[in-house]
Amino acid sequence: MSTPSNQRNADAALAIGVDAWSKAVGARLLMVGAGGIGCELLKDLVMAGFERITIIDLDTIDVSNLNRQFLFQKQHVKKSKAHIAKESALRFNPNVQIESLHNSIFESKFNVEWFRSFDLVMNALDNIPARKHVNMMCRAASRPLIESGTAGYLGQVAVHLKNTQCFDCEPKPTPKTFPVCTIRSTPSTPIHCIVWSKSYLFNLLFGKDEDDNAMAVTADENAKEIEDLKREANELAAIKNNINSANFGELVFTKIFTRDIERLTTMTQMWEDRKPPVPLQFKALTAERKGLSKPAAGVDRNMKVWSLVENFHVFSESVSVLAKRMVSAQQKDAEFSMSFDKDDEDALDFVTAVTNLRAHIYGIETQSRFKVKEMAGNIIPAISTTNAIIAGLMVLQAFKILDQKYDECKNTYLVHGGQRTHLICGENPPAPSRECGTCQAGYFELCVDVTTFTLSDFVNLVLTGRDERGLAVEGEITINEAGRMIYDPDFDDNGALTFKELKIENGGRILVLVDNDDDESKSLSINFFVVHKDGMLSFDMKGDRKIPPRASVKQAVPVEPAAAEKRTAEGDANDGERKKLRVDNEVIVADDDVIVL
Ligand SMILES: Nc1ncnc2c1ncn2[C@@H]1O[C@H](COP(=O)(O)OP(=O)(O)OP(=O)(O)O)[C@@H](O)[C@H]1O
Ligand SMILES: [Zn+2]
Repeated sequence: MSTPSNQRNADAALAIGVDAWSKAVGARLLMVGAGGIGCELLKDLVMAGFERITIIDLDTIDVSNLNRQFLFQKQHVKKSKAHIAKESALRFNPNVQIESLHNSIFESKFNVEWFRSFDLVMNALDNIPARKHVNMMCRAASRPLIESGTAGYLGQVAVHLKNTQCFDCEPKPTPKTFPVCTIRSTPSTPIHCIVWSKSYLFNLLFGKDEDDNAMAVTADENAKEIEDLKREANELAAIKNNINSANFGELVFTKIFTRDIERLTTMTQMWEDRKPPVPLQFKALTAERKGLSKPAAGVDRNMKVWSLVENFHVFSESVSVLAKRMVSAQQKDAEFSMSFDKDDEDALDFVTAVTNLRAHIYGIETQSRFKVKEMAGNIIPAISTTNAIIAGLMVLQAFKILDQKYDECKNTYLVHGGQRTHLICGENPPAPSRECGTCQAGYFELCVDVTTFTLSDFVNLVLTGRDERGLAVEGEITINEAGRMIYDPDFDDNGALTFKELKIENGGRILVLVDNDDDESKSLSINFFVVHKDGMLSFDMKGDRKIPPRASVKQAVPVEPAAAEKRTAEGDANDGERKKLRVDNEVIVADDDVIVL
């Protein structure tokens, strides 16, 4: 039994209830991400008296983090977030054992066994792939997860328990895309010009060759438009061959801002109801540019909306800097390519200038570099108060989970705006989706000697259940590992290869999809986490997520109806609001244009 070590812990114990508090604080916690929410969360955890915390973050501190990540200060810039967060949090409460890991949570050493060494996992992440990964590992290790996200004034905390929805149960909003013809020929808002410069032009000039069309093509797109787009892309690819030459910028400019626009204006029917674009002239702008210096660095350079000639100037400079960077990097690595990064100053200069030159051509309002960064980076201003509230709500849920008061756990939403009935509303976590490929799947550990165990051995194990507990699935199986398909009924070329030869190592995850046309209930997905045990060939089922022989996973993971059906009056009342509010912390809002790229 823990006892409060200082007044703050004692206050927390009183607020939570001394019994519940002392049961919870000795638990081993894993906190993933030490950014905006993570810093608040760690501070709250140590102040509440939690004694054993592991934090992991792959990043270093950036000056832009300092306005809201209060565990970090100026002197910490460029240092590890995880290590500094630990150092700062220990000053609040030196009695806590904090382990800090400067790593990505994707690393294979953070395997199922490692996840299982924690009692509770708390996500404070900013991207969906990492959230999905932690969710899956928590399912495999049978550990509860508290998920969080904020976007401006909105925020949410979700509790993912054994019998409640997991992160993957609810489909995520699909990114909004724009029709190709709007982006390519008839932009009408600044965001159309930004998408064109960052997702199309930047990729074509500096990205990977196969990335040449990052814009989604919708089914109703006119085939001729697509043909034209391809032709124009090929012409740009040819210009790219001149990346080494002094007039590279001029070649690009003349093609995209003069010739292509001139060609477009000849399509008269396109401009019957719209103002036609007006091409720009390289020579005229070059003459005007003489004697002009680059817009001064600092706030003004970011906030000021540049004139046409200033945009031309920044375009010319940034295109030549990016071209030089490409050429020198490709001398070392022929495959080198860039992708747009809002924090790359040259890339942002380029995208701002191209956006504005294009906007000018189409009579669209031009934007400051700051605004372009916000829109191109899908940035929603982060609000420290929102992060603080969400972190606090996470800690309250942590106490309930660790006190095993599962029925009292709530998914909580921070609501904003005039129509809200409450600032915070909660609901019981919904039941899992029966269709979910993550929580409805089976999870096994496969202890093998990867140097001798072959893919055929594995197929036999899955199909015939060599172990007495037997797996013996019925149906056709497809085997995937790390995004590649390594076996299906028509492809067994890898059969004789050992796991090592297939580069499947300790911590690797193999996904087996069983397809049974005759009996849908026998179609299932099973995850195998490889645990290398020298000289050992055994098949080990761990955790409580077992698939009984010849049964489907759905039967094996019964859902407690109580969790699904119970709703508080408050939860019901706010259900509509909840759906609108689901945020994933990497989506965006920019004026009227809601964009997710
Ligand atoms: N795979 C991962 N493994 C470990 N930490 C991760 C991983 N992916 C993201 N993170 C961390 O999650 C944290 C999320 O914090 P936050 O949303 O405040 O983002 P940020 O990068 O600090 O700020 P911003 O994106 O606004 O500049 C970041 O510190 C980030 O490094
Ligand atoms: Zn699920």
